[in-house]
Amino acid sequence: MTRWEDGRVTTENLILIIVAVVVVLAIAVVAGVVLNRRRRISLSERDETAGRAESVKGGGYRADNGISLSSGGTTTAAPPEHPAGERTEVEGQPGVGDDAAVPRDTERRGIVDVPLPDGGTVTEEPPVKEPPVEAPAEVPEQERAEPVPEPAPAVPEEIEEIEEIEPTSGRLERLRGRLSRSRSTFGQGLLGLLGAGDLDEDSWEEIEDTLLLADLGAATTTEITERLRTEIATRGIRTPDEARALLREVLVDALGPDMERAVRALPHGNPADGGKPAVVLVVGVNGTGKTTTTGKLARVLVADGRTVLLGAADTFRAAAVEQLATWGSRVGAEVVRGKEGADPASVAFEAVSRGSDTAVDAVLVDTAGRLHTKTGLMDELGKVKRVVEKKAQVDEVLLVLDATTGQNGLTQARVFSDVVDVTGIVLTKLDGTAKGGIVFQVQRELGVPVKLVGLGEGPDDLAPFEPGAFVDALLG
Ligand SMILES: Nc1nc2c(ncn2[C@@H]2O[C@H](COP(=O)(O)OP(=O)(O)OP(=O)(O)O)[C@@H](O)[C@H]2O)c(=O)[nH]1
Repeated sequence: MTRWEDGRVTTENLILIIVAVVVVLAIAVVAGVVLNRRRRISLSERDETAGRAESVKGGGYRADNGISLSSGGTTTAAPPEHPAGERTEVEGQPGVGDDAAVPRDTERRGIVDVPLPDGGTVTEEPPVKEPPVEAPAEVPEQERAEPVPEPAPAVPEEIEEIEEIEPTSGRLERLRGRLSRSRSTFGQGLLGLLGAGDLDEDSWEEIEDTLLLADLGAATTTEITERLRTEIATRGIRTPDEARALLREVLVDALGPDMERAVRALPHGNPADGGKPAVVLVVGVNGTGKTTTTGKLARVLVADGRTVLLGAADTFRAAAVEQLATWGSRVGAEVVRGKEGADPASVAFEAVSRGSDTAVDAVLVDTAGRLHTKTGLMDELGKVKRVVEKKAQVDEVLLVLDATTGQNGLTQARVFSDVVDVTGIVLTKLDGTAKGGIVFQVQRELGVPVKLVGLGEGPDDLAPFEPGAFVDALLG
């Protein structure tokens, strides 16, 4: 019971007041943390290991507009259904078994076919021996079915001084200016038209044209335009501010704000206690920014206190391997590499083996990106995945697409997604295009979320894709 004596607070009252203040403060802190979490690149782990990872690694990134990381396995959403039926611009585009479009870098690289050098072999089927095979070279002769070269030796790169890495939190906001080209043609164009009010048929046509020009594709354009028409009529939108709010809402909805965008790059259990590292394959046509993205992602992980091993399985160009080695040395990550022309599958396998042996948290494999023919790509990527899966589960297949290539990028996306189960898209060079709308189309076509966006050549110019922040950046 509380009492006041001589106008002074009794001990009981004092305690009650202190308890009340503590409760209010606790609520404020929890609310602050929750709000903050919504605005960062999120790194999370699968449910049963989440707590452990936090305590073991004490990572600095915790979701919230940061690059969200998760572990493969239980939290993995069902494999995306590729909504082929919804494809709108399929005419003249390749289907399964067709040749893919010749990539823009084909001539530069002059790659037509890549003969595998002689050397060791690795079996197609998982070895029957227990424990599982440790390296391709140890597979008995009679079990070998698919010829691959000598396993690539693990080459610890000379570790330079590890660079400071920019926090992933709030990167999309920090880099929003990089979307200025898309903003002026797409965002400002639409706002100008919608904000003017009294939209006649010509205005609606202009709106459609603006959306199409920004590479949203016919289906998304129609959907967005129709929704805008309906909502403007039913809600009685009158002012530019109302129009802007509506446009934001419609665009964000079209970007599937509920899609799972965490990058599955966290380990299965604690690698130090026998847990398996996460395995991320980075695929895409050469020149799209695969190697750069692999390096940038390694930085995100290292900044989060994770250990990373890089597999330089893009062996068709020595410079690409060197490039990855440089990224590795800058963050103190070991790099497993093969000789130029080595079998990418062998290098990938060795990288994953080495990563398991050294108990790293994640193995990021930069794969070869030939897209000369569909068959060649299938053979190569399929083999990389099969061989890696002898050793560990592939948690994430990130398809890197160059946003500046427009429809060509979409063609590539279709081919890759037919060949491997793409689990996430990285759209690079969004800083160099006015066609940021490609994000809408790529997601719609593939049914796979854009997880990351490349907004520059700088080492930390990789941001999580977050629909709300992206649309805000477009609308300025
Ligand atoms: N402006 C801009 N440039 C980028 C971005 N991502 C990558 N690049 C540049 O694109 C070029 C190709 O990137 P790479 O990482 O070498 O591409 P790749 O797909 O690995 O191709 P290869 O290394 O040739 O196998 C490089 O000059 C990168 O700096 C981005 O988000 N924005």
